[in-house]
Amino acid sequence: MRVLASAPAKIILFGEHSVVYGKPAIAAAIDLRTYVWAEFNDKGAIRIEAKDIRVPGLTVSFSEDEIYFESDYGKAAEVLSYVRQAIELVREEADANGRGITVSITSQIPVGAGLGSSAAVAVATIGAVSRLLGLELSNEEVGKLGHQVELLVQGASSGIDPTVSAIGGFIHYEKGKFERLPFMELPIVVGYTGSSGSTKELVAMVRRTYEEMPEVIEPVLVAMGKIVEKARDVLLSELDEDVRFAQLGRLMNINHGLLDALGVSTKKLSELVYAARTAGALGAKITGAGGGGCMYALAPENQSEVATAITIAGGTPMITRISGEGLRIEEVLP
Ligand SMILES: Nc1ncnc2c1ncn2[C@@H]1O[C@H](COP(=O)(O)OP(=O)(O)O)[C@@H](O)[C@H]1O
Ligand SMILES: C[C@@](O)(CCOP(=O)(O)O)CC(=O)O
Ligand SMILES: [Mg+2]
Repeated sequence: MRVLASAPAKIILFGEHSVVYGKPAIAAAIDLRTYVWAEFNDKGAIRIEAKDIRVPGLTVSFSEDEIYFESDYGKAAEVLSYVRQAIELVREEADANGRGITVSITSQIPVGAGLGSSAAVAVATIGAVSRLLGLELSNEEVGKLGHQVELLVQGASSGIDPTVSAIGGFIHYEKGKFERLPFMELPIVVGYTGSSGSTKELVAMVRRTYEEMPEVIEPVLVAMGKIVEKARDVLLSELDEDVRFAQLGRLMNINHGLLDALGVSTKKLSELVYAARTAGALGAKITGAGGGGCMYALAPENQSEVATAITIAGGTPMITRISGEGLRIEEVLP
């Protein structure tokens, strides 16, 4: 039997980092996906073929306490830790420890770019392997297991990324609970710096600053939470669209300033943010963990001018659409 599952990337519209401290955040799935094939093998090992992660041609097998690398890249085990944890967790759920499973991954999502590649690969792997092992999990349950994978690998995770990747659409998220917001097309442009940041490291860096000076950082996190609540009110309001977009844009700019204050922006990210604003975007901010990766801009009138400004500033614009669909089982072959 072979199973193919896929799961989407996301953008965090408001509230990254502060969401790790129990504040709310708003995120949406987007139309870039990770695809995972799962099948049994008779070696009793976990075998992972990561076809297009930027460690080329990497294949690694784990069996008991032995690891077989079929390429000699030292960071391989670390890079594949989300996939390995996802498979181990599902095997445990299904009481199938020791069962040999091979997964093969292809992905459209840039890695370490703030678009939730870690959550998408975890969710798609859990989806494919759980179906292979005959577990009946709802997408919401898959999202919860995806959260556990992120916790195990990163040490800290709010769970917003695996939740939105599993269930799709547009959500308000707080402390493990989500509320679906009405689906809406937002006129956004994503700008990719071309460099990456590790969520694990950035979350740990913010934690160190928080522990060093909680009296300074806590009010920043509280303000970020207020931005999210205000943004939710604006999104759900009956105000004219142009008024709503203008308010959302201002909130994005404030949120960006606070993320910069936490130290997760980079020169390049801020250059793309300012280039987009100068070209007429109503607002622009980092999306995801930062340290490289992506920003996004709200540009109802001038998406193409903003995309050009991002290119001139040295970034890569990506026109993406919000995706209603979360985890999908694409194919089940005998
Ligand atoms: N296609 C993939 N195959 C295997 N692992 C992947 C894949 N895409 C992402 N990952 C895992 O996710 C990690 C990046 O996650 P993270 O630092 O949270 O950034 P982001 O989620 O913003 O892309 C990678 O280092 C790797 O471990
Ligand atoms: C920084 C954070 O808020 C979002 C991280 O998203 P990403 O891995 O950069 O796509 C962490 C989390 O919510 O667990
Ligand atoms: Mg991630």
